[in-house]
Amino acid sequence: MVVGVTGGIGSGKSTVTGLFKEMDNVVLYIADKEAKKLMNHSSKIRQAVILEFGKESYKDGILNRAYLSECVFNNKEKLKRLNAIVHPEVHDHFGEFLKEHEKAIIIYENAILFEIGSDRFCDVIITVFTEEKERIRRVVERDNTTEKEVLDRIKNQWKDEKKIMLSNYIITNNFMNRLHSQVKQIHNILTKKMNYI
Ligand SMILES: CC(C)(COP(=O)(O)OP(=O)(O)OC[C@H]1O[C@@H](n2cnc3c(N)ncnc32)[C@H](O)[C@@H]1O)[C@@H](O)C(=O)NCCC(=O)NCCS
Ligand SMILES: Nc1ncnc2c1ncn2[C@@H]1O[C@H](COP(=O)(O)OP(=O)(O)OP(=O)(O)O)[C@@H](O)[C@H]1O
Repeated sequence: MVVGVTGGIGSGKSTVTGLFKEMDNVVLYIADKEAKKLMNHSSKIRQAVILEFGKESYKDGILNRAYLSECVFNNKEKLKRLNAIVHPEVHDHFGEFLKEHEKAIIIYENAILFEIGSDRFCDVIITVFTEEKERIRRVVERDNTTEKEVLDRIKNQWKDEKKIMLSNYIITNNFMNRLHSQVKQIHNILTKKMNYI
């Protein structure tokens, strides 16, 4: 069973996913992390990225994230092109992962699940919700970045209302101490659903 976990930047997806990880029959697929690995190790992606964005895209052989962020998050057309290079490869990679974990609850964390059509892989979708102002505050603190940089990413993501309308479960992440019970409750339901698959 594929359970998509999505939500805007800084909403708490990784925190929620971390709680699921401790629960029975759960495996994780973190799309962001796998995308980065592929961008560093797939020669097909590397060549396409360099062709599109130049040699500066890699520094000492490693993906130059700061440079690429600068290129894409203020230019929708360029972001579209980067997405078109990276996402088909991530989707293929995820397809292989699925085959290996057919009997598990697969927690599939993806910040832009709906935006790139990855919701089509999911049996169930959870949106993690936190007010935008609080998300900005948390990310600025976590990444030692600026409000503008966070807003540049938010501009390229769907509004929460739209994601919520298309989700099966909403986790509200105002308080850390209220997260575990919400995650546990959903895990119990998913475990029951698994018995019917
Ligand atoms: C441009 C890159 C190199 C910047 O790396 P950086 O470490 O600064 O950011 P990171 O990847 O950790 O993303 C931080 C947050 O930005 C947002 N974000 C990332 N990629 C995108 C995107 N394509 N569209 C909208 N928001 C995005 C997400 O909320 C994410 O959690 C990187 O974001 C990237 O390669 N993106 C393309 C791959 C991708 O879409 N990954 C996300 C899901 S698979
Ligand atoms: N309820 C909470 N109260 C306070 N801080 C929180 C709460 N939940 C998460 N955080 C913190 O907020 C930051 C963002 O959380 P997290 O990394 O889980 O979000 P994310 O949605 O995975 O972010 P991104 O989209 O950037 O990958 C982290 O530093 C995390 O420790």
